[in-house]
Amino acid sequence: MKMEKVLEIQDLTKRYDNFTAVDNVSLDINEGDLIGLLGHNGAGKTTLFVMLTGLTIPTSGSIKLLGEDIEKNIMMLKENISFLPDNTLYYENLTAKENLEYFCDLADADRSKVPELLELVGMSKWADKKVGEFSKGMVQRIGFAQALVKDPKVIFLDEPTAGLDPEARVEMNQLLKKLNERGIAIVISSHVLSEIKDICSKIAIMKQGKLVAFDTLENLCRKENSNVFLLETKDPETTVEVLSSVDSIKFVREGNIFRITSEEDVRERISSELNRMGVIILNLRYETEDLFDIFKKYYKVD
Ligand SMILES: Nc1ncnc2c1ncn2[C@@H]1O[C@H](COP(=O)(O)OP(=O)(O)OP(=O)(O)O)[C@@H](O)[C@H]1O
Repeated sequence: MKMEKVLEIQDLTKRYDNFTAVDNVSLDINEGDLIGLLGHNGAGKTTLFVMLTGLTIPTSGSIKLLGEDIEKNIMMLKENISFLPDNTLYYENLTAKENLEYFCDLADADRSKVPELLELVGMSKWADKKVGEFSKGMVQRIGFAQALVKDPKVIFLDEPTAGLDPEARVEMNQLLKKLNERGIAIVISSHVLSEIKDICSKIAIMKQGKLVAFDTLENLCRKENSNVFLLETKDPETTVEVLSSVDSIKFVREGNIFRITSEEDVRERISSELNRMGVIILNLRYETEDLFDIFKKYYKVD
């Protein structure tokens, strides 16, 4: 399925006096993307988010939303993109429902969508409870509902799981996936690499304002110059037969895992051969390195 480009960001720069917080960043965000944005403190992640949500004007560069240059129409960003900062405050004396109704009014959205939003984030039961009584995880769910008030095309989330207990983190990540499955592009900044690895399909790394890496998790973590594929199937015996019949590959069996070496990407060929023989594939991917090691590579002392 072809994914539509939602945001096209070209050479985006933000300077504060002589300091460059975001330095010539270019990237595309497509419908359905779930992107993890990594970078040390001060790398420029939040500054990038606030530019892309129309909260601050870039010093230079361009942003296109759904193919349209937003330079003369910053409102278009505000209407279509949501930003959930890491410290959103709500009216503690108002209920969950009342807070969301207030945000609907601010966004000029219909209040009648509030019950559906509360349902979506699993907060219907607490609709009439005051936000001041909520745990951090519950407040974060309200944050999600708030981000959805205006039917956004993209949601930027600044460290959405910071300060949450492990259970609330898991729930939050499930919620992120659920929203993403509806086609909403999501970009999350986080310092928790294991979480990013579990939920994101693309990874962006920022360092000193620059975007130093942006790729799919698989490509980014693919071992440099590696042409090794790892295959696991439900029927290793038939797999040996199938692999022996495919030319231009070498393989070794290590228990139930096959390490296949080939000059080309042979995944499609191998999977169609295995399918033909009725062998169920459990996993077939490039041999990869850990995201933590990749991150360390970009952040090595220069
Ligand atoms: N309004 C501002 N005026 C001056 N400098 C700023 C301003 N906003 C951000 N900066 C600087 O820009 C740099 C990038 O900040 P930013 O908040 O974007 O980083 P970050 O990657 O989000 O960091 P963190 O992970 O700590 O949230 C920092 O050095 C920060 O001090």
